[in-house]
Amino acid sequence: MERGLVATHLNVQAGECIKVKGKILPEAKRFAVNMGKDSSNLVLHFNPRFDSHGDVNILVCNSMEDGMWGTEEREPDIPFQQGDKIEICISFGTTELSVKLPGDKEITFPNRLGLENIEFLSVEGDFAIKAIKFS
Ligand SMILES: C=CCO[C@@H]1O[C@H](CO)[C@@H](O[C@@H]2O[C@H](CO)[C@H](O)[C@H](OCc3cn(-c4n[nH]c(N)n4)nn3)[C@H]2O)[C@H](O)[C@H]1NC(C)=O
Repeated sequence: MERGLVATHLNVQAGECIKVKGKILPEAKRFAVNMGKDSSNLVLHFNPRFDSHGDVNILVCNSMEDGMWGTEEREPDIPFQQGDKIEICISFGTTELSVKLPGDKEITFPNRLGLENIEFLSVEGDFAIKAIKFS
């Protein structure tokens, strides 16, 4: 069963955060948190892969502009695993986004689209959402 959430008409401004809390399914292959202007213009595609697209335990981040993927940034050390309950906190900025991960790990990703705010959020794949908080 496809799981997920889509939120539109948001207005997340620079300096504000999006917290995503939930459980990674025990047999998870992948999940993704996407945010941006709409589903074709993503300032961040945050995509942990446990066994997907030939990747094992790799975090893939990317952007999408007018439906075209950008250049992936890959992080080998995912600080969580299948079956974990996690919370990630994405801080939005006009030049970059920072993602606080479990274990005090943090990654950053450039705001390649130059967006001034976030209107769109989606969470999809092998992840059971518990809560979404905007602060
Ligand atoms: C080596 C030559 C080809 O490169 C590969 O090209 C693939 C296609 O673009 C890359 O996979 C895409 O990577 C994107 C980020 O750069 C996205 O993760 C894209 O998946 C989008 C997606 C998947 N799903 C989804 N799958 N399953 C479910 N439930 N939902 N929903 N949206 C993936 O299909 C894949 O990451 C990329 N691999 C490398 C090593 O670069």
